[in-house]
Parts: sequence; C-alpha cells; structure tokens
Amino acid sequence: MSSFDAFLLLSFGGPQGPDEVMPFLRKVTAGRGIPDERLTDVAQHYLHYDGVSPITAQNEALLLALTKEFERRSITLPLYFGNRNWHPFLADTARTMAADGIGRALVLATSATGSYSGCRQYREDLARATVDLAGEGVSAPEFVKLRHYFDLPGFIEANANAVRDALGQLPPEQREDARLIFTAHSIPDSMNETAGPTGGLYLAEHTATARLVAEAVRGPGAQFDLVWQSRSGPPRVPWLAPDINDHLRGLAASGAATTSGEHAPVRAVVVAPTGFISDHMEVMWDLDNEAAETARELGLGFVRAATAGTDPAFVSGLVDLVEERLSGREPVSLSGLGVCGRDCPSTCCPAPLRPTAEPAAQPARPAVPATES
Ligand SMILES: CC1=C(CCC(=O)O)c2cc3nc(cc4[nH]c(cc5[nH]c(cc1n2)c(C)c5CCC(=O)O)c(CCC(=O)O)c4C)C(CCC(=O)O)=C3C
Ligand SMILES: [Fe+2]
Repeated sequence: MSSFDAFLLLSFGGPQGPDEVMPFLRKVTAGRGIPDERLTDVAQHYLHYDGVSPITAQNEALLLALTKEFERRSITLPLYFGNRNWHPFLADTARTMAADGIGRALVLATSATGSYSGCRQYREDLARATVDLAGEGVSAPEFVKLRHYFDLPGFIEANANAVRDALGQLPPEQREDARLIFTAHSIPDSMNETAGPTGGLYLAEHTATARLVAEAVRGPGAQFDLVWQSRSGPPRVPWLAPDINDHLRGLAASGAATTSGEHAPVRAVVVAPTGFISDHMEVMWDLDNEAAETARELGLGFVRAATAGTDPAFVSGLVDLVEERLSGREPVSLSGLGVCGRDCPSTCCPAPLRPTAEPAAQPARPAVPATES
C-alpha cells in the first residue's frame, strides 16, 4: 500500500476578467493550429460574460465540497488547486506544496475521461511542473493521477438526477417522449483513434456514461443519442460528429427511429452535457445560447440538464475514488470497461500531430512516466 500526504485538484483554468481573455486564449492554443477567426469568436463568448469563465468559481466550490467530505470521513490530506492555463497555475501550486513539505500527492483532473486533451496532457503538465521546479532547485511532490471516473457510481447518479430534473421541467405531455441527448467536447477523429491503450477510448467512455445515465433514468435498453459540441480546428480536419446543432436539425426534419422502426416526430429534447463535470464556458455558450437557439428555431422543446457540479452523490463518489487509492480498495467499474487511466502505457493517448503549427511553436513535451502506482 502506498501513502499520500496531499490531494491536488487539477483543472484547465479560465480568464477572470476582460483583459485576461486574449492572453488566456493564446496560451491555450499556442502551436495548436487553431484558426484566428475561431479565437476571435471564442473571445466573444467570454466577453459576453464580462471575460469571466465560470470554471474557476466552479472548481473552488468543488474544492470546498471535497474539503467538507474529507472532514466528514476523517481524511486528513490537505487540499490544493492548480490549473494548466490560468491562475492559480500548477507550477505555483506545486511550489507551495513543496514548501509545505508535501512528498506525494493524489491528483484529480477535472476531465472524467481519457484522450490527449483530457488525460495525457494533464500528465504532461505535472511532468513539466516537476521539471520547471527542478530548474529552480525545488523538488516537486510526486504526483499520482487518479483514474478516469466516467462510470463512477456517484457521477452516474448525479447526472441521472440532473436528467430527471430536466425532464420535470418539460410540459407533462412532452416528458415521456422527450429525446435524451448527451454531449461531450468534440475532438479530432485522430485523437480518438489513439485514445487509450488500444484506441477509441474517448468515444467508448462517453458512450458508457451516456448509456448508464439513460438507463438509470429510463431503465435497461433505454434509447439515447451521444453527440458532440464545441468543435474547433480547421474544417478540413475531421472531428467527432454529429454536432449537437446538426443533430437537432436532423431530428426536427426526420424524427427519430422508434424501436418498432417507425419515425416519430420529436417534440422535445433534454440535453445532458455529461462530457463536462461543471458548467464550463462551452456548456453556457454552446448549449445554453447556441443549441437552445437552434431548438427554438426548430420549434423543439429544449431543457439543458445540469452538470454534476457539487451534487453530493458526485462529491461523495470522488472521495470514494480517493479512498480507493488510500486503502487499496477494489475499484468499481459500472461500465465493464474496467479501470481506465491508472497504469497508462507510455504510448497511450499520444499528442496529436499538428500539421498547421510551426515546429518552433510546439512547447517542449516532457516525458511522461509509463506507470505511476
Ligand atoms: C477533450 C477536451 C476537454 C475535456 C473536457 C474537460 O476537461 O472538461 C476540454 C476542456 C476544456 N476546454 C476549454 C477551453 C478551450 N478549449 C480549446 C480548444 C480545444 N479543446 C479540446 C478538447 C477538450 N477541451 C481540443 C481538442 C481543442 C483544440 C485545441 C487543442 O488541440 O488543444 C480552446 C481554444 C479555442 C477553441 O478552439 O475553442 C479553449 C478556450 C475549457 C475551459 C472552459 C471554460 O473557460 O469554462 C475546458 C474545461
Ligand atoms: Fe477545450
């Protein structure tokens, strides 16, 4: 059994005012081949909310809820918070942890699934912070990233609660037939193809979450759609499709195939962003503004389900995940995909080739240790 002396919440980060929007976006997209028009577009999403991304406040709320749950269960690890792209930056947090005498920390990333963007890039961030601190003569803690939690019972329960609440907001006559649509962040097809030890893990994990939530709400074999949102990158590069807006148009035009093979008109949808653990900018802009507007134009009833956020079932599930590592308890996998993201081979989820980026603009990628138990 291994011992840990701290817990680190590791996230993406987001701007906290209008002046921070462009510097944040440049940092996120450096060397990524994202067209300038897309950057200007996304800047408008943030500026619409006075340049404040919701993600930092959401993470602070999660950290507070986790702190309380640690206390309730008498887990004495101190909790820290650091980000990849904005304050508090991971390297600063790691420096504080080192000064506090932390030797080994469990890390929870705010992405529940695998892929380069959702998993490996966080491992690289941890490795880079360690290298950066070593350059200052500081020895960073050893970081151990927790496994993926896309099928954690508490995550499924929190999302199922949210879908039930959303269905309850539809007019009674639309509830039973409302289409359950799950969304996650689109990624390039090629990133999905290389996700996980044998490929396709991003799609497999999001499909598992969607199925488990749909079945928790409507019973075994329940119908559901899994679609994608927030695509970026040049149009000629294929990303996971269909996009939520195209999907809504398709449903309105041709209806949905029922189990008996007929096409029934779709009158209402519940859209559950199970690919996000809290209300990120992508959820607020791409769903609450854009997709809601598409549905309105099509005359479709539309309710967006809440994200897991600080739902007590989710918070408790995350602390189960911590206790699993503290006590060596057997992991629970509801989906049958098994334990994902724990002992990753070094070839797992490789950084995508970015043909449009200047080689010099590529940040140096520190080696990621193959295993880390
Ligand atoms: C899989 C995935 C998650 C995981 C889900 C999770 O971890 O929750 C995620 C999270 C997030 N992505 C975020 C923001 C952005 N992502 C971008 C760009 C990209 N994301 C990608 C994928 C993902 N992204 C990809 C393949 C790109 C293309 C560039 C590249 O190959 O790296 C861009 C650039 C502009 C644009 O093109 O949109 C921005 C601003 C925020 C913060 C939101 C806030 O402020 O609330 C969060 C949590
Ligand atoms: Fe992103």
